[in-house]
Amino acid sequence: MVSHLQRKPLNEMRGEAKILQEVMKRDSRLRYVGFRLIELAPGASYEEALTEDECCIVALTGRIDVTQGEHVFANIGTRESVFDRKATDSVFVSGGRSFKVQGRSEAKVALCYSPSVKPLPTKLIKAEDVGTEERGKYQNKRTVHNILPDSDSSASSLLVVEVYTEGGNFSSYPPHKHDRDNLPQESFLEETYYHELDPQQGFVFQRVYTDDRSLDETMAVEHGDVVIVPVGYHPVGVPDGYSSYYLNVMAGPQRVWKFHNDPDHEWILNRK
Ligand SMILES: O=C(O)C[C@@H](O)[C@H](O)C(=O)CO
Repeated sequence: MVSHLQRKPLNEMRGEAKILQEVMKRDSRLRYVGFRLIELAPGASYEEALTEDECCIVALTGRIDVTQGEHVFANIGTRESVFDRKATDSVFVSGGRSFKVQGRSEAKVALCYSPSVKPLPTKLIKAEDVGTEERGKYQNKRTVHNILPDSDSSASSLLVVEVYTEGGNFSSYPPHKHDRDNLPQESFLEETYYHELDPQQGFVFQRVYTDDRSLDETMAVEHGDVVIVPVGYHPVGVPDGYSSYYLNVMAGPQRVWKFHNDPDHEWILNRK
């Protein structure tokens, strides 16, 4: 049985766009984060009028044109597959504005939403400006692309990162959480995980659990699934032979990523 925290691909046509995933606040227990994944054929378009949310449009694969008012970002996107392992282009749009995305090639586009706290300029986040970080050691190695980290004030509440984890490794590990609005110790941030696998028949394990185990779900997550992390620790384990990619969207009352490691497993970080 699929967990209430796990969403399988939808594959629903809406106008010219295929909706692959849709986790909106109205149909989940999330209050801050929304996520939609669309697929566009060459020439097909998707339009949206934002109201209360801001949006980061991530050209996950393929090439697209993004238009917002007088801004036209033509032919953006850098990769055929997320497993090209290079950073990609994105566009940030504040709440209250409308945008259009048009496929130049076949394209997969992630739309990452969170509350628009204040109006900010529409901005192209170029692939070359996306910081890449290598984290961890032993079987805890992963590569992170910081598309909208908290050090970048282009957004008012939205945080977006991509993470690559090779087979046999764990990421979002040692397990950490960010579910208490108690800065400077910890921030409250909801999170979604959009997962891809290479090769596609693979799977990863993701556990979402709280200290008191009132929430404790361990999921076998497949290519194209979304995992919702309303609260709790949320580690990911990748079986040997497969590579994992995920896109994280995070948001909460304050735009700060301050996590708290599970004290039982924090020793992992202190190995020589
Ligand atoms: O470092 C990692 O393994 C990635 C995680 O930090 C992931 O982005 C996350 O859990 C954010 O809270």
